[in-house]
Amino acid sequence: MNRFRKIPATVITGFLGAGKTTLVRHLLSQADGRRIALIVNEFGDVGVDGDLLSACGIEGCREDDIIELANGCLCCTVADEFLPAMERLLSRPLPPEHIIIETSGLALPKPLVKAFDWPDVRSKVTVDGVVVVVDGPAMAAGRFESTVEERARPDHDNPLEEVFDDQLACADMVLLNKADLMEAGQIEALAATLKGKLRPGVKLVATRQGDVDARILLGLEARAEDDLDARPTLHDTAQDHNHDDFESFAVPVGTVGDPQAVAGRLGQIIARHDILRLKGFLSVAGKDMRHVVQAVGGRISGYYDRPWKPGEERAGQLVVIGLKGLDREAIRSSITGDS
Ligand SMILES: Nc1nc2c(ncn2[C@@H]2O[C@H](COP(=O)(O)OP(=O)(O)OP(=O)(O)O)[C@@H](O)[C@H]2O)c(=O)[nH]1
Repeated sequence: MNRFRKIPATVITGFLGAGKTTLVRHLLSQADGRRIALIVNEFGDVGVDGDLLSACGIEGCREDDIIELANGCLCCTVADEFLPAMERLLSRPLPPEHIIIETSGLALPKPLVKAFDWPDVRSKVTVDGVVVVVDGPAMAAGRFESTVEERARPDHDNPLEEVFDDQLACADMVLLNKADLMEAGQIEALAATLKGKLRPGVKLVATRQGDVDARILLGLEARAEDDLDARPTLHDTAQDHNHDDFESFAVPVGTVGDPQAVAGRLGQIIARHDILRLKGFLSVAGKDMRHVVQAVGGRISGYYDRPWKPGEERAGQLVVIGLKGLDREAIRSSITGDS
């Protein structure tokens, strides 16, 4: 590699559960020997995505190359967490050839891209592109839109809509994901609405499981740090960004007998409490494999991802994310079956 060439960095953002980690996994599977480092950020204080990625078993995806920044939102912890992580990566004897940053679903990309303007970073790294993953079915269900009645209220403020629109305003490429769950006409209609929210020239493609060619997605050459002014958003700095609208907590879960039964129960709990995202791991009686639980709104899936490691505590744990005001006790006791 030319040592005078800046290292490209790709920021992958998109609302909770849109498919960011799935996309990252897909990109890593196409790394072709390229040294790709990953910075993964989560809103909750328990890192699930980094753990899932390090267990992905993809050749060339080394645990060392994954830096997990849990407990907060990258856009709000730029100086304390993100820049030191970047410095660690850049000072390696063999620095990465590409850096992928997966933000939390609630992060605003613009304050993060601004961090690439810091002299130490700017001289070595460029933002190749900001990629926004959109959860097509959630958008079709109106998840990111206020109703007419809501808009009519003077104090109207819809945190989901604001995060969604700010992410799109900063995009260089948008993936309209979960195309497998939508009709062709629906995809066209959503694409038309999305185009109205994007800067001219931004690429938009419909995807399933983030199935996009890494040569395109990791080669946008946008130099986003140079044209931040062309990306006007509602919240330009992390200080403007009110994470108080959302909350997250983790629920420890004892060994379960039947993960399907747990999933059925979770479906009811998610609907009752309007939980936006729930994910984590379960220990299942009589199984040596760890069981992953993924829920985005009411859509729940589960699978065994890897054997429990020798000496690893077989501890089940689920992370719950929703709008502020979740009834933590009720959710906790319904999940653990204490109610
Ligand atoms: N049907 C379908 N499911 C998908 C697709 N992409 C992702 N998923 C599923 O959606 C769920 C969430 O995917 P993730 O990749 O973890 O989403 P994320 O954006 O990283 O989630 P957070 O980091 O928690 O915000 C998982 O169960 C995925 O398997 C898709 O194209 N189609």
